[in-house]
Formats: sequence, C-alpha cells, structure tokens
Amino acid sequence: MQSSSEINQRIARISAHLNPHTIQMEGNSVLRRDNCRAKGGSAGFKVAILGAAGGIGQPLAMLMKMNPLVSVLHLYDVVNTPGVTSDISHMDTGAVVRGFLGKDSLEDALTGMDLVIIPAGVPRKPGMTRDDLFNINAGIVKTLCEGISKCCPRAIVNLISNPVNSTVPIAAEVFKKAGTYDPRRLLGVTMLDVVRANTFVAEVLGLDPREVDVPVVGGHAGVTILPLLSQVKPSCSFTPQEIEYLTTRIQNGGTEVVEAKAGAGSATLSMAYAAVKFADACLRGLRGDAGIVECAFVDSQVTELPFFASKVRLSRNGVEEIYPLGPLNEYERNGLEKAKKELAGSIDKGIAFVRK
Ligand SMILES: NC(=O)C1=CN([C@@H]2O[C@H](COP(=O)(O)OP(=O)(O)OC[C@H]3O[C@@H](n4cnc5c(N)ncnc54)[C@H](O)[C@@H]3O)[C@@H](O)[C@H]2O)C=CC1
Ligand SMILES: O=C([O-])CC(=O)C(=O)O
Repeated sequence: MQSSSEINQRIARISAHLNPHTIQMEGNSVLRRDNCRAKGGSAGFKVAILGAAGGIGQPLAMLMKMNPLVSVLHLYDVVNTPGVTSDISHMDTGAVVRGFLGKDSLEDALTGMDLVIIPAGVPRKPGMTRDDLFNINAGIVKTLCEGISKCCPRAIVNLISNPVNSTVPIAAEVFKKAGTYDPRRLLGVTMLDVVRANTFVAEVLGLDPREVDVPVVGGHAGVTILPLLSQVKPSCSFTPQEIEYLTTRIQNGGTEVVEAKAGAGSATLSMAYAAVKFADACLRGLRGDAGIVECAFVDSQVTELPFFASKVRLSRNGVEEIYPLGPLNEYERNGLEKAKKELAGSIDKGIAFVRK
C-alpha cells in the first residue's frame, strides 16, 4: 500500500503534468510558474489563435511562436489545446504561450489581444464547395466574433474560416450589432491565393517564386478568385493558353488539395504559411512600418459590392488605404463580372445570417 506522502507526490506529479502553469522539478518538488523569475509579456504583440488545435491551427501556432514580433500567444480551441500548448511552449523562442480549452475560457483567451487569427471551423471534403461549410462555420464565426466585441474590440481580426466570402460579412454584422465595428480592423485572409499564384506563375515563367508578385482580387472561392496576370511583377507577358491554365489552376488550388487529401481535409500547411505571412504583415503595420501592402478581403468601395479583396496598405490602424484595381484587360474584365455576381450572393447570405 502507498503511504500518504507517496500519494501526495503522485498527485503533485499528475497535476504538474496537466497544468501548464506548473513545472515539475527534480526530486518531485513543484514550482508554480507564477513563482518563476521570468517576467513574460516583453515588448511585442499579443496574438490569439482561435481553432489552434486544428490542421491549420497547429502549424500556425508553431510558426507564430517563432515570430519575434509576438510576445504572448494564446491558443484557444474546443478540443486538445492542453497538448498543443504544452508542446509548443517548449520551443525556445520569445513568445509566452498559454492554452485555453472550451467556450468558458474564450473571454480569457481574448482579453488584451492585439491580433486575433481565426481558423476555427470545419474544412471541405471532396465534392463540397466552400459554401457547403456555411451552415456549420457561420455559427462558429458569429460566436467567436461576439467574444472579440466584448473582450478585445480594438484587435485586428484575420479571418480564415470558410466560406470567407460570407464569414467576413458575418463578422462585420456582429461587430456592427455590438457597436464595435471598425472596418479597418477586419481582414479576410486571401493570402493563400496570392501564395499559390506566385508559385504557379513562377513555375510557368521559370522564375524564383520569391521574386514574383501576383495581385489576386475579388474573393476566396472559385470564380471569385481573380488573379490579375496583366499586373504581375516582374513585368512579363503570357500566351492565351498560359493565361487560361494559370487562372483555372489558381481558382481551383484549394480543390486540388482537397482532392489530393481524399477526405482528410483541405490545405493546412500552405495555409498556415500564408496565414503567418499575412499576420506578420499586420503586426509590422501595427508596429508602424511603412509600405506594407498585401491583398485581403475587406470592407471596400473599390467596386459596388460592400466587400472585395484587393491590395491594401497596412498601418497601426489595420487597413489604412485600399488600392483601386488598376487597368484590367478584357479577359480580366470578364472575370471581374463573373466574380462580382457570385460574390454578391455570398455577401448577402452572410449579412442575412446575422440580421435574421
Ligand atoms: N482562407 C483560406 O485561404 C483557407 C481557409 N480554410 C478554412 O479554415 C478552416 C479550418 O480548417 P482546418 O484547420 O483544416 O480544419 P480542422 O478541422 O483541422 O481544424 C479546425 C479546428 O477548429 C476547431 N473548432 C471548431 N469549432 C470551434 C469553436 N467553436 N471554437 C474554437 N475552435 C473550434 C476544431 O476543434 C478544430 O481544432 C476551414 O473552414 C477551412 O475551410 C482552409 C484553408 C485555406
Ligand atoms: O479549398 C478549401 O476548402 C480550403 C481553402 O480555402 C483553400 O485551400 O484555398
């Protein structure tokens, strides 16, 4: 039979293992993390990831832990955050990591955040459109944005959950209802379309993808994804066959991955890479760096639609300036008409979901 001191030591060992704020020391003595000399919260930004235990969330959390601009990283999910947090917290980079599990901890996860990144929600399976995710993801995004309104209404929000063409309007409506809407601070993440476009264009042209910059405008689903190949940098020209191939491949990049994964989800690793590239741009903007320009799906007057993806300049306030589309060729003008038609329906659906 175990003595009471053995039992107490065992309980201490288990609770140290479960509680990320407690560190198990040699000789079974237990030191509360609060009693460590580390101060935490050094200069830098506080970032929360909602959906942090998912396919995107985990590599995204790892990459954000490596970002020197991040001082505090909050990982929130409805499952598995203790394990992901424990794992990532052992990385010897600057950010202090804290985990939050379940809806009762959402407010703690969000309080004081400068940037909130949202990859929470279900991904596609083969044969589905992004809009098929609406019924589940709309409610998830609505609840999370209600939390943001309450706990960190001035945070920049990077919304990844699909269908982005509808979830961004949902978030805007939630913030409007709460009286906290600042259109400069809500950005739908379309960076993966740019990342793919850079990669595929570089392949066709025989260039290094890091030297290629393709503006992708419109939205984030099928024909709403409109690469502006006439504006590629460095300046270049394409044959009609190359334009057709590239436009179709960029518009269907997500489906290409969904089919290759054959039921095991959609893009996660390239998306985490794209999300970190975009979040880093937002943080550099918050820091006051000049000339940070990326494509994002935002509240916009570039077209007659209330939301549209195009190049935006980021600043301490989020979106400081939205650039016009620039000169389009006939192929792109036709693409724009198709994109706007589909986008209008997706935007209306998102708005109606909150107003109903
Ligand atoms: N904007 C873009 O370019 C892209 C968007 N996506 C979208 O990102 C979303 C996530 O994709 P994956 O990470 O692959 O899915 P996943 O299923 O692997 O992970 C989603 C995570 O969200 C969590 N979650 C569910 N309900 C939640 C709630 N109420 N609060 C907090 N967390 C919650 C789940 O527990 C899970 O850990 C999907 O909607 C997907 O379509 C995916 C790729 C690209
Ligand atoms: O295709 C999907 O469902 C996920 C996504 O948005 C992408 O990979 O672009």
